[in-house]
This record gives sequence, C-alpha cells and structure tokens, in this order.
Amino acid sequence: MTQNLLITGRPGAGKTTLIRRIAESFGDRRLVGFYTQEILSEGTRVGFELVSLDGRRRVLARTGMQSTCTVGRYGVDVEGFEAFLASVPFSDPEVDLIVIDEIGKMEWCSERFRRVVREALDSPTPCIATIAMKAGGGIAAIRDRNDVALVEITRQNRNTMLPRLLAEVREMMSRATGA
Ligand SMILES: Nc1ncnc2c1ncn2[C@@H]1O[C@H](COP(=O)(O)OP(=O)(O)OP(=O)(O)O)[C@@H](O)[C@H]1O
Repeated sequence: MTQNLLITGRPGAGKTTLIRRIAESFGDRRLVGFYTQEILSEGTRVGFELVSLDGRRRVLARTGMQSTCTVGRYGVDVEGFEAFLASVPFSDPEVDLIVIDEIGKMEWCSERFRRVVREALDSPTPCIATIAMKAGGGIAAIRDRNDVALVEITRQNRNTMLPRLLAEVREMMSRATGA
C-alpha cells in the first residue's frame, strides 16, 4: 500500500490548485510543506515564490537572477530555497501529511530538496506532491517509483478528481495512524 500520492499534468492543468484544496480539507490535521506560486508584475510572470503551509514566503526564482541554476528565463535562488527548506519540519514524526508543490526542474537544482523528497517518500508519513510531467532524469525516476500513486490532472478531470483524491489521502492518513 502506497503512502505517497503524486499529482502530475501539463503546465496550467491545475495541480497547485488541487493540492491546495486537498491540504485545506485537512485543516484539523498536522500538515507541513509548501506551495509554489507565480510572482506577477503588471500581469506578466516574473518569477516564482515559495509559500510554507504556515504562511511564510520566499522567492524561489526570478527573471534575470544570476544563478548557477537557470530554468528558461528564471534564475533560481538555490541557497535561499535551501534555507527555506531547513525551516520546514518535514521529518517531524508528529506530522500527519507532508505537502510538496512542486517537484520540478527549478527545485531539483537543490541537493537538499532532492534529499527532502526522497526522505518524505521513504518515510511512513503520508506525502502528497505535484510533479512535472515531462522532466526526465531524477524527476522521472521519482515519477516511476513503485511506491507512489501517480495521477494525471487535466482541465477536464481536475474537479471530478478532487473527491477521489481526498478519499485516498484520508485513507493514507488513517493507515499511518492505525486508526
Ligand atoms: N478546478 C479549477 N477550476 C477553475 N480554475 C482552475 C481550477 N484549477 C486551476 N484553475 C486555474 O487554472 C490556472 C492554473 O492553475 P494552477 O496554477 O493550479 O495549475 P498548475 O498545474 O499548478 O500550473 P503550473 O504547471 O504552472 O504550476 C490558475 O489560474 C487557476 O486559478
């Protein structure tokens, strides 16, 4: 029985919205993790921002940022991302659900993030994450793990998937607590 649910789909399919809705449904449980959202300037995307589940924000990437890791037009602040990750108690055994949005090319530049993902998936604590659909290499290896349930979201199925995924996550959590 897998304790890990990965949500994939094309850019803009609705992955972040869906994982947020799932997390919000378990507001009475102990959740840790983060979302990634766009930074807009006059309607144009100029970067990405991390938002922890307890509401702290940090820039992940921006256009024109000098970095050893660039993805498209964006330079990733790998050091800042790693400091942010260090402040999130992913391995707290009291946690009911780990939420990671997303396992993507920008995030994958961070060695610490790769460790956080592997430890989260290896741990008995249930984990839900969004993951890039086309990325290869180490990200493809995560998608292909046989201890994850991989679900593809589209504009057509994103609303009907929500109740099914909620039931799946609820079951993962009750298995973990033995309840
Ligand atoms: N169920 C939904 N109903 C209506 N609009 C939605 C729904 N899900 C997502 N959207 C809208 O679609 C857009 C893309 O959604 P979202 O950011 O969740 O997609 P994503 O797959 O995470 O994108 P990316 O690949 O860029 O991270 C947003 O404007 C969002 O408000």
